[in-house]
Amino acid sequence: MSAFPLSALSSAAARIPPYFLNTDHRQRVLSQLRGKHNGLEKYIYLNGLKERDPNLFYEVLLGNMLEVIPILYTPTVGDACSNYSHIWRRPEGLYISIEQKGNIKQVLRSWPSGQAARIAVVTDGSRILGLGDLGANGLPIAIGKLDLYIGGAGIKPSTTVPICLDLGTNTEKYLTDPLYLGVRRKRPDTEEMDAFMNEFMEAMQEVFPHLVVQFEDFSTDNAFRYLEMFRNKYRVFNDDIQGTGSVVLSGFLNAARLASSASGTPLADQRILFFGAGSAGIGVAKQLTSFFTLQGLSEEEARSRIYTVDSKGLITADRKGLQEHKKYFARTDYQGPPLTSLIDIIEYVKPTALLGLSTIQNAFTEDVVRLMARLNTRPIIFPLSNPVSLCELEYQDAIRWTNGSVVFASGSPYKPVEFEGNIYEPGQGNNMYIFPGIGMGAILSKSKHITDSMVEQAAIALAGSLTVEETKAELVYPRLTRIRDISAQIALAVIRAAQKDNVDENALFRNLSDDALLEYIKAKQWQPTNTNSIPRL
Ligand SMILES: NC(=O)C1=CN([C@@H]2O[C@H](COP(=O)(O)OP(=O)(O)OC[C@H]3O[C@@H](n4cnc5c(N)ncnc54)[C@H](O)[C@@H]3O)[C@@H](O)[C@H]2O)C=CC1
Ligand SMILES: CC(=O)C(=O)O
Ligand SMILES: [Mg+2]
Repeated sequence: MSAFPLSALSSAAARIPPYFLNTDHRQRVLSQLRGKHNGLEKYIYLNGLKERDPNLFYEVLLGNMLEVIPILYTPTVGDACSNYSHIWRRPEGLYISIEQKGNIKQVLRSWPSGQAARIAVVTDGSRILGLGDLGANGLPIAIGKLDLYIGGAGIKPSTTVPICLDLGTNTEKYLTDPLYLGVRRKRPDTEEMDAFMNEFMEAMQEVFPHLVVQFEDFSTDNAFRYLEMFRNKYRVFNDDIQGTGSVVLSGFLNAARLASSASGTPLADQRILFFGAGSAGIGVAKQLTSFFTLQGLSEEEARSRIYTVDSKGLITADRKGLQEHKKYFARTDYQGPPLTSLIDIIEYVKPTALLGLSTIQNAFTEDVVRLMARLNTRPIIFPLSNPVSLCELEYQDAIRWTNGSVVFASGSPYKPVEFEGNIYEPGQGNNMYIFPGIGMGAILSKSKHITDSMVEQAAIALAGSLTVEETKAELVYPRLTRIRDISAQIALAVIRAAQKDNVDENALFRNLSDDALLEYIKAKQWQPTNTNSIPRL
């Protein structure tokens, strides 16, 4: 190998070591990344790389998804958010503060992409993963989700808009932290927040007319509230309610198929116990119910398959002061004293599936897991809370306590586990499999809204995307390395659903066959191209 001809470079390049440009820069990035032994340090390094050399950053992301996604996204993004005020280096997203009310349009206009913007992830930082109210520290979750749009669906980076609404925080330690980045005030009441959100959404529509808006990590009541307020007015969806509903329906369909081939229990006879009844738990329960009705069950029959549990135990209709979003699934058929222990609830419900969206680490104890295994030949257990430090059950415990019979998916990633000579591979039931495809389908079809059927078809497409090898390996989700291909398949299903619902505004696609449309979608996927003559690591 000869040295790179220096004559081809600018004079500044003379300071570049002679063989540097002949070496593999992606390998160098990985080596520097692996040299850091702390997740947050890795995050800071990658974040800096994105600023210095975005193409190299995305090349590394695309070529090393299994290693890089857990740093940019859950679990490490949780640490990045918690510490954001202290690790902040440079502007990398749009902040809109409650103090700017009345001038939101002007703030949005300061973002460079304007008419070219296609997808925004918007958080108000009030419920970041399971970590609670992080206020203005929530921006990295929007950035991480958008990196998955770019890496996972091939959305062009310059068309993405990460937004953190800085509405104050009720977390005292941030308000007294001198380095805290946000406004020093408590969160607004509903009236003040509604006025802010109405102005914000109207301004978004005007400044970014082609934008799909993804609401992310709003606290429970506001998550439901703003989805209902805006879903028929703008092109908006809530990732925690709808994206999670869709991804868990998908994994559940594959899990129920596996469980049913062992036990013979048909899909319609599944009993699903939700541990955690917030925006994600109820979002998933609604998605499953809606799917069951498509399978021929009446709404009442479908609803009867669902049991929900919150911090006070099994949710029953006779409980006083029940929050609005918990009422639909509250049981009317249980008359005894309140059931508060998970073991007692499982003994009563005899669930075929146990889903955790509670933020309670290790809530699925050995007793709970062994009981599920006693009740089911193949118990379906999905501990879905993020980040990994809040997960209800570790994968190796799940395998050990069920002698390998568990059908498992967690919200954050776990590594494969060896048990009694066999290797077991976990699923990752995370909305990251779904939102890139939903967003891409909505962008390309120019859909006016994001309908229930678009979300449901996304789930069915994901469930059907397993390869023969993945099915044989008993996976419930496809391998993450295939996410671009999978996102294209999901986008196709989303576009077709938009057409059926007559919300699409790209008439061109109606005349294309599925094969031709899939090819078009894939051709639209952005690829990093190296433009820097000297890589900047
Ligand atoms: N895997 C995925 O794709 C997703 C995972 N999540 C995760 O789900 C978790 C919950 O998110 P949200 O529903 O939005 O939060 P949330 O705050 O709306 O809901 C939490 C629920 O857990 C219940 N809970 C709290 N302590 C409990 C206890 N000791 N026993 C039983 N239930 C208890 C609460 O009553 C509430 O119903 C978070 O960790 C989040 O990261 C959320 C969205 C997507
Ligand atoms: C994955 C996700 O959206 C959450 O944990 O909130
Ligand atoms: Mg979320």
